[in-house]
Amino acid sequence: MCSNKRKSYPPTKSNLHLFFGPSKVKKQKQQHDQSLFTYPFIDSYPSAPFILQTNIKERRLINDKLDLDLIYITSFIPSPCDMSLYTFLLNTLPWYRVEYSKQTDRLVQIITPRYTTVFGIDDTQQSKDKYNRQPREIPPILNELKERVEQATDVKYNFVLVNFYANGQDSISYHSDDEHWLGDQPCIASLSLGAERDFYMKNKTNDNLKQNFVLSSGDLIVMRGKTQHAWFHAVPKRISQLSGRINITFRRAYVPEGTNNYYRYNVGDGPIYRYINGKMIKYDSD
Ligand SMILES: O=C(O)CCC(=O)C(=O)O
Ligand SMILES: [Fe+2]
Repeated sequence: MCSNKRKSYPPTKSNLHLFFGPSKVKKQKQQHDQSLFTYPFIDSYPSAPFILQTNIKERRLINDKLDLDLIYITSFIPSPCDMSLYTFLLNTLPWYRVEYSKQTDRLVQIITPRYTTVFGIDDTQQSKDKYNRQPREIPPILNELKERVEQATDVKYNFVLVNFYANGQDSISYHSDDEHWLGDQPCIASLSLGAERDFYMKNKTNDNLKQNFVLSSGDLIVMRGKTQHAWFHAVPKRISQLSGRINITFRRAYVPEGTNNYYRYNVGDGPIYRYINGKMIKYDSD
């Protein structure tokens, strides 16, 4: 069971100092230095007001299609712990809505259709000034979760990438996570919390080869082996879905380029958002 331990939760604008430390919040406001403001170094995360529960009773291997290699663990985070974790992460993490331009046959402006945030550092552990953007330590609850996922999957991770789909309008289009900094056969463990969403997979060379899931809160899906090289995955828009969903992927990056890329596309250089009193607000907007 998840037991409540703290009273000062969730954070409101007036109690944010309890979560991020008085000096940090004040410093950001006083300095108004844009780079610090949009990219705060939060070094005091609150402790979670519940005990993290995990279970691997329902573990299914899915490897009956060409180059597909999945582990599907339903209710890895059992109820009601799944929703305690969802609420805690939503209320305490810094979020971003990253914009960037992409050169195809013309320059296209992309607004990422979901909120994102990322923690972790590649194996090379360079000094922080060697990175384009300084990597951030994994918050304690995500670190605890990472350790549980490592035990369940027998793989070590060093990045925790978090997506927040505010409702069914938010999405991620077909892609594969097969960048070279993830190694030859990346193992990516992906945890769902909150609203149910479709998770579509299709083979890269044969569009008719598909594997679709409806991911529920607490489910863990692990993509490994040749999956990233041979398959795309997506969470399509579902306009009828009005509630939010958090997805957490655990990955291992081997070179600094991974760190730079993750921070560029999941933190970016726009404003920070925080979820306060049930609303996502631009934290610099007052
Ligand atoms: O939200 C999900 O289930 C998938 C997220 C994903 O594919 C990614 O972040 O690369
Ligand atoms: Fe992905």
